[in-house]
Amino acid sequence: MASNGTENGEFSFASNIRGRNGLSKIQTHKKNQDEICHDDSATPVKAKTIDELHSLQRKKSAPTTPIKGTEGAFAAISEEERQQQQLQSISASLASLTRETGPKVVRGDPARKSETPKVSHVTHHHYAPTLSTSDSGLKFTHILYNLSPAELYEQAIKYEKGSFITSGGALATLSGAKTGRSPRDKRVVKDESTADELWWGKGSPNIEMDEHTFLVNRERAVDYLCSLDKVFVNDQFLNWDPNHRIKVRIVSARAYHSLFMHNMCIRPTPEELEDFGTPDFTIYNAGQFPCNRYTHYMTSSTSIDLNLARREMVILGTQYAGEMKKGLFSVMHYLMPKRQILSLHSGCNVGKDGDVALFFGLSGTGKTTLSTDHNRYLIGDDEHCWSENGVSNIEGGCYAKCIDLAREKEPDIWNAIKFGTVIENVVFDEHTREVDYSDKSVTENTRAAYPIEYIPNAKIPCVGPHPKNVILLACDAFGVLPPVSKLSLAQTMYHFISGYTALVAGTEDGIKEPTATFSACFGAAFIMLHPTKYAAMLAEKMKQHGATGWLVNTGWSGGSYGSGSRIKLAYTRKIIDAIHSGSLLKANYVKTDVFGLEIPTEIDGVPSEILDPVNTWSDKKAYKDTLLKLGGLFKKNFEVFTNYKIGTDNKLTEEILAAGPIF
Ligand SMILES: Nc1ncnc2c1ncn2[C@@H]1O[C@H](COP(=O)(O)OP(=O)(O)OP(=O)(O)O)[C@@H](O)[C@H]1O
Ligand SMILES: O=C([O-])CC(=O)C(=O)O
Ligand SMILES: [Ca+2]
Ligand SMILES: [Mn+2]
Repeated sequence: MASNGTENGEFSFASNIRGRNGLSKIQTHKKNQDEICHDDSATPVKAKTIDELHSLQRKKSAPTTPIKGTEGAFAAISEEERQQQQLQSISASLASLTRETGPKVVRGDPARKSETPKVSHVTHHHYAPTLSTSDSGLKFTHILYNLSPAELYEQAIKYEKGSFITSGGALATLSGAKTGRSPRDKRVVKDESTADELWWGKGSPNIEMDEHTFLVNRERAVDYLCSLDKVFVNDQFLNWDPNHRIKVRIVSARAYHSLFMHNMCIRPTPEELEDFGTPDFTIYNAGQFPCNRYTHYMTSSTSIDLNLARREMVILGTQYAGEMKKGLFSVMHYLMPKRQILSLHSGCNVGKDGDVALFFGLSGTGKTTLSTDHNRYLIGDDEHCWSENGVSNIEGGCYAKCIDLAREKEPDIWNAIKFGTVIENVVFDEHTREVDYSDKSVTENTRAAYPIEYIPNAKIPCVGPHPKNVILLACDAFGVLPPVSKLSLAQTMYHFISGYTALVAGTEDGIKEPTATFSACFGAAFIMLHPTKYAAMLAEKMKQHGATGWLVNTGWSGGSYGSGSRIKLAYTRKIIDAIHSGSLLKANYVKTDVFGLEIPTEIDGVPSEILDPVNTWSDKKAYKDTLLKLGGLFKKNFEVFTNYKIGTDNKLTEEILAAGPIF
């Protein structure tokens, strides 16, 4: 049966039989170029072993600054020296304050043994008295430094349960037991200077802790992180205004946290990273590890601790990534006003003619949805600064709510959910990995974090001129606020200080039903100074630059939550369009009862009958009762502010007090 080979001579059994079992030798060399099948065994592979082959696959990243010789006084340091300096800086960050030396850190993934270890640790002399050590002091902690999204994907998928690639290429992950922030577990160190500077007491988000307790928690976090085989370190920036940029370092245990911050903070260029040096602020995220409940000031196993003097934040007992984002935002709310810069919980975009709009609002009111506008350039969706030069985004990414996300309604956000994007707590099909955005099984607060350049019309660098319109968003679950009203400056201040919304379930832990909420400056959870400080700055800036204030209800119409329905996003977009274009400023207005709001009688593309909410309620008495009820809630909330002066102008204070509901 032995063949004599194929017709075209592809291979043939040679006549001289070799080998004891008598098998014919297969001839493998090519005879001529016209053969149909090509034998590839002769193609040279530049590797002698599988390991070598695999090592060929990965090309070493080229150093950004070419390593020059040693000529001249300013000769560049070698790549090796630079990496050594980075490691020393990281070891210093991770040093316990009670031990003599910082942890031994080494660059790279412990799973890749072949990498040459560059070891580093720091020695402390100032904290010398107690010489204690632990086993973690004897081992190496591997540092995964500013990994790329692709590398972080691999880390997440290999080592973090609940991490998956979705059909669109995003990294789906779980934030664990906490799927929203825990504002009641936030602590701020009260020392001599912060005691006077910060807002403390009723209504304030700043719950005090002392320096010692902070150090106990810091030690706990650092010990936890150093006990691990590896930690992630992100060195990044905040604030696109180059004069007020802050360097931040985030040390975390999860690839999820590292990728989240990679997306949310400003990503340094390789050159900027080379000169990074010492960070201005450091986060120790030991979120998988609880705080010690026997520690003073701890009321749960979660603690998010801010120490402004040490420029450090410690996270214990929550893996919700938003804590890092918003923790840093709090820091900016402290640092920026010190420099006469107003920090804002707002979205921001700019039109083709350079007209900037700010979108204030509490969580879920539409900052991200409405600032992401296909007809305008996105400056940012959540955190901004307003300085004498104009506006700048604090962040390098966006954090969109994904519940019920629909491609038709929010195409830019939909398309931004792709490779590199982190999506938290969503549910997807086990096989197709198709995400079901309507599924609330894990939480209502499902989220997507993506770099801002994933939005096609992002304005990079994320800065713009002074705002022309200041839009206050309220998601009114009572359904009595008009879809839009034009505000006087005093009214803008009144509503800014009130910070009303019906908090939509989810973002803050424990809130399941919409409830009327007042949160000063539309972000009381993040402000550090008294609200009147920010309000005075906003009034001053709006006056100086002639900005118009607007109140937009993105919530209910035709009845309260339960009987009415949420105002269609398409209508809200038309309203916002009319504000941007300037046409709404020229409309005819009528004044409402109780709140004294100016409402337009007509807007292009919006049914006129919805503009005055009374028209949408079938039960007029219920409408009036609800309106008065909400008015009462506003009045009651504002009582605490009646004793405060806003700015240097007493006249403004009086005007603001008079700008609330009257009945
Ligand atoms: N009329 C409307 N206007 C704006 N948003 C609406 C409207 N109707 C429904 N929505 C939905 O409300 C949500 C608004 O959430 P968005 O992400 O914009 O909140 P946010 O203000 O950015 O909050 P956070 O500060 O928590 O990020 C989106 O899910 C959006 O689809
Ligand atoms: O912090 C979060 O989880 C989301 C957010 O932007 C907010 O609540 O304002
Ligand atoms: Ca948002
Ligand atoms: Mn926000």
